Amino acid sequence: MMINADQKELEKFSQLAHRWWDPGSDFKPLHDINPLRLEWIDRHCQLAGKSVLDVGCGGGLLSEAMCERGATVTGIDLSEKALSVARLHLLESGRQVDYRQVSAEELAAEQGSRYDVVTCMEMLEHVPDPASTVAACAALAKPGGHVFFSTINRNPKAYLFAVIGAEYVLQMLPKGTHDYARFIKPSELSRWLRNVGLDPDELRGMTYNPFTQHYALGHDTDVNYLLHSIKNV
Ligand SMILES: C[S@@+](CC[C@H](N)C(=O)[O-])C[C@H]1O[C@@H](n2cnc3c(N)ncnc32)[C@H](O)[C@@H]1O
Repeated sequence: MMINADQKELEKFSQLAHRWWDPGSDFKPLHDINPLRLEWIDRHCQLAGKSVLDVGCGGGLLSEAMCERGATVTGIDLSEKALSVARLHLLESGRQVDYRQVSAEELAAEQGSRYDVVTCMEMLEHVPDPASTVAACAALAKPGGHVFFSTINRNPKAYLFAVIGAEYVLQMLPKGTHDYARFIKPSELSRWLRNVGLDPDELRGMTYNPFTQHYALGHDTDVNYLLHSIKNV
């Protein structure tokens, strides 16, 4: 199977991985949004007791938070370094997450539909064929299961905020973190979802206020957004 991954993207994350759990590092935005997205996910699917797959889990910020809510979590990523950091952090936190280095497509071929919940956050904008990742996430969810995505919209405002603002002006992210051509419109993502039997349910925007340095969920989906969907029965 051809692996749907961009080695340069994986290398970028591997080089930074040792600082994944440092809230003052390049991963600060992920630390800051973690409580917001966790609440939103939990509200939709009640994590306690659920089997969850976290696709593109990185160092495990969301995987561990979902475990803390009582879910049985498997985290997958293709960055060996990110997974090593994720595994090491379990020693510190005492939580349990099963981390594996495998692509969503390979896991779907191996396991089929066995998860109550699949999360794929801030990952689609880093892969060459995001529709293929979406299809694999759909295949991995049980019928009636919940599938969550978050990514970045594609329009001039998103370019201004997510690339120029975050990488160059505020320097919240290293330059080159995001490639505008890989940003995804909510309409495109919704179409990919429907094509593989996922029903888009709730679309939420995530905004950052540089003055208060706070993130919030709301109606403005122009830059960052999250999409909840349910797999057809
Ligand atoms: C911005 S990080 C997001 C991490 C995590 N999902 C979160 O939101 O906290 C993107 C992650 O996607 C991973 N990634 C990129 N391409 C991938 C692929 N083809 N398969 C699996 N993971 C991938 C990277 O290694 C990195 O850990």
